[in-house]
Amino acid sequence: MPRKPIVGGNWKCNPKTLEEAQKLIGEWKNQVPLDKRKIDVFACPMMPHLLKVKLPMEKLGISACAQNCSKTGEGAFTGEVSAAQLKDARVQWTLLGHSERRTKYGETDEEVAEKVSQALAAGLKVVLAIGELLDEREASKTDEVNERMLKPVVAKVKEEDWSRIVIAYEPVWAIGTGKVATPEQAEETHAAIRAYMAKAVSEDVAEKVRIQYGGSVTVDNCAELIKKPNIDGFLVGGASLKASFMEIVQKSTPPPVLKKPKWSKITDLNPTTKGFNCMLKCTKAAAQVEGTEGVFEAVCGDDTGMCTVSFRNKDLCDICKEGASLRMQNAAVRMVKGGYMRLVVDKWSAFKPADEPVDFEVKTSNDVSSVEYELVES
Ligand SMILES: O=C(CO)COP(=O)(O)O
Repeated sequence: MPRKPIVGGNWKCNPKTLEEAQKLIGEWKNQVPLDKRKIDVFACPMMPHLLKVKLPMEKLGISACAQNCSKTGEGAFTGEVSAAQLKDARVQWTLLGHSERRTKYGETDEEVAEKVSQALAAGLKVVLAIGELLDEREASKTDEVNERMLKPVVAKVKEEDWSRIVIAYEPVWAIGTGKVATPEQAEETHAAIRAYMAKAVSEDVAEKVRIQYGGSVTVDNCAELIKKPNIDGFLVGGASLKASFMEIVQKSTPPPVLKKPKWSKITDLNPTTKGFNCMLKCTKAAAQVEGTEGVFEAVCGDDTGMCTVSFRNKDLCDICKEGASLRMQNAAVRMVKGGYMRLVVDKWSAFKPADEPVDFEVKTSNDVSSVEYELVES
């Protein structure tokens, strides 16, 4: 099973006003809607904004994510927000272990692991950020640092709870610097993280855990990065404060899988046929049905039989001329008065000239539209 991509926007301590935060969500709303079946998206506004923009964000299919939570529960802990309080505020996700928390506020690997444990116990989902400093990369210690950060988390988390954790690999030298890791550098490190997870937890968790890349991700570099097999999405900082964040989401969404149409024959038609695809030749040109306001009918067939085709789109009369080769997709049978079949072309169907003339003679002796169907109680 391929992993579902996940893209998050970490707004950090931005923007300055609630109005700006709301405006940004409004700008996202004007972009192409995201397809929740194919991609998970979250955003992390700072706490007072989070609770205000949560609902408008959720309406767009974007989950609310906190930027941090406490390693302790409720009580005399001034300045802290507990995991259970986040959950109670209907926040589903929290980011933990961001490098700015580790380097600027002195969070240790063990404290981050304790926070992960608290968050999971409260029923939250976690984005766990890890990543090396520039001098650690230069000393070839990238994998060692990532393992060091993961180890205390692995020790605290039950195997089944890894389904609620996303790992965000964010090399510190790439954060806010405009110096993005190359797709090869990121892929190599993601693969190493996965290999460590296989060894330290299980093959199954390693295969399923999603690993985001973060650090100077933009609209321009995300498409190349997402092509790599071990990169499952992004944690975006600066570029998530722009309307174009939604373009990053779009570019990270898997393209639609185009199914080959199944081609059928006129003899396959029955009163319940839907999604009918067929190559046809027109034997009687389209004309308006007398007594109707804009219903047109033509007769078309193949080498197995013919059927009356019905549509409301007048433009189709131009292609539906006697002898024309036609390609019909996603048509459906509708029964008309008296129990006769019509092949209906509507807004969900395609009815176009065939790329090449069809090479059959229409079997005019089998007019399936002249067969009377009776409603039989079963
Ligand atoms: O820290 C980051 C996301 O958590 C990355 O920030 P930038 O995308 O601004 O480099």
